[in-house]
Amino acid sequence: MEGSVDTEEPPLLPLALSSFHISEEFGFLLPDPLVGVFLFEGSPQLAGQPLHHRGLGIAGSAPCSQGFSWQMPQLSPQQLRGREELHLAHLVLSFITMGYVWQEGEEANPPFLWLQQELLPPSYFVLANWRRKDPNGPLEMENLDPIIALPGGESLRGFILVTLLVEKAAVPGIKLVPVHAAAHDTPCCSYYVDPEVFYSVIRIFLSGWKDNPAMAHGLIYEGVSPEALAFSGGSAAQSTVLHAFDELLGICHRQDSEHAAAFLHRMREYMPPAHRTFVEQIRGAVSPRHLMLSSGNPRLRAAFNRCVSALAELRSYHITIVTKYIAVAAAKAKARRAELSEAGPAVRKAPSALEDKGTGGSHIFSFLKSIRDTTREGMIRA
Ligand code: HEM
Repeated sequence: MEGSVDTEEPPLLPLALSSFHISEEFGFLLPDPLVGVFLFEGSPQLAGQPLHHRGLGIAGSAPCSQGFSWQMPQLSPQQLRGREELHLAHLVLSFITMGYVWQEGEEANPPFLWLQQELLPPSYFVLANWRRKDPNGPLEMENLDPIIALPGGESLRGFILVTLLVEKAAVPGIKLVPVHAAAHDTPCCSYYVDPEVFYSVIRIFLSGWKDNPAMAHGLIYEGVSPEALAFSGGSAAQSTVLHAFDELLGICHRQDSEHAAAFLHRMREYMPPAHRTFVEQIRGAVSPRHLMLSSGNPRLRAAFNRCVSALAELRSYHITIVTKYIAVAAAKAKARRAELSEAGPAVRKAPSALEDKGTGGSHIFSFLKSIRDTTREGMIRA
């Protein structure tokens, strides 16, 4: 894909992956993310300690408000060298922010946060949050760990790593090589993520402060803006992979009552900028759909339709996962709440503001079904 194509026709997507910070081997994942760096040299309390002692476990153990984040200095990206350090800094600050905001559950509403003066690049929750236990071992579940975690224990680990392995499995697709063999080996959330832990813990920490009734006014970032800012939470809708596949296959999502197309488009703002540019360039390139339509070749059409159908199936499968992890889990949580409230008012209220919404803030099922259906409509009839 990276080499030039010797032909009279305009080449199909002559995009050099490396110029979009995409790896031939790891796709959109950051190959070999940094695990530790002295980000906090300006702070006597934090400097000189391994990174994970400087706040990375904050939300898992003691509330941030009793420790680390109150001592946070203003950090400057000028101290950082290169993309890897910037990604790691962003990862650490994002986790600190999420931990700090949601540590008391969705009823917490902190008035302010200390953050660096500039807004940092988009979330690397998965892309830059992995390391091999054995540096020479394979990129497999057993040999991987997230660099940073929030509450959720093994389920959070499973959620991050399954998403990571899906990203990795999609690499042949980005290079326009058949993707099936890899996809079959990809682990599934059901084995690694407990629905109750996902629903009542992980989901809350991944939530943002846009379209979230628990923080309807957003968050004031001191030193950045006097106005409250609203950002969506972490969602795989921000993963570049499916956006790239949609553009490759010429799938146009509808601007329906759920504003599905607009929501997905907005999620692109949270991609690393080079990856977002990649998706935009695919859109502007000669698409396989266009080539297929102009060729009129039935075998090409069948191959194209198999790709579209596989993408629609993947989206249907994802809906069944979301049903299990949100709809069914929500019903169970509601029943439990009813039982507990009979036990008395002292019982802590389980999180409920995002019951029918995803962490990205979408109205889940109508949104997911809309994009699954438009994907199906992308099939080309004879
Ligand atoms: C416990 C497992 C999961 C749950 C509960 C879940 C939930 C959701 C929800 C609620 C949305 C709607 C957008 C939002 O508001 O956030 C969404 C979108 C999305 N999710 Fe997941 N998800 C899970 C796992 C995954 C995994 C492993 C992937 C693979 C990388 C993935 C890929 C996507 C994509 C690409 C979208 C955007 C919609 C699309 O293009 O089809 N999800 N997910």
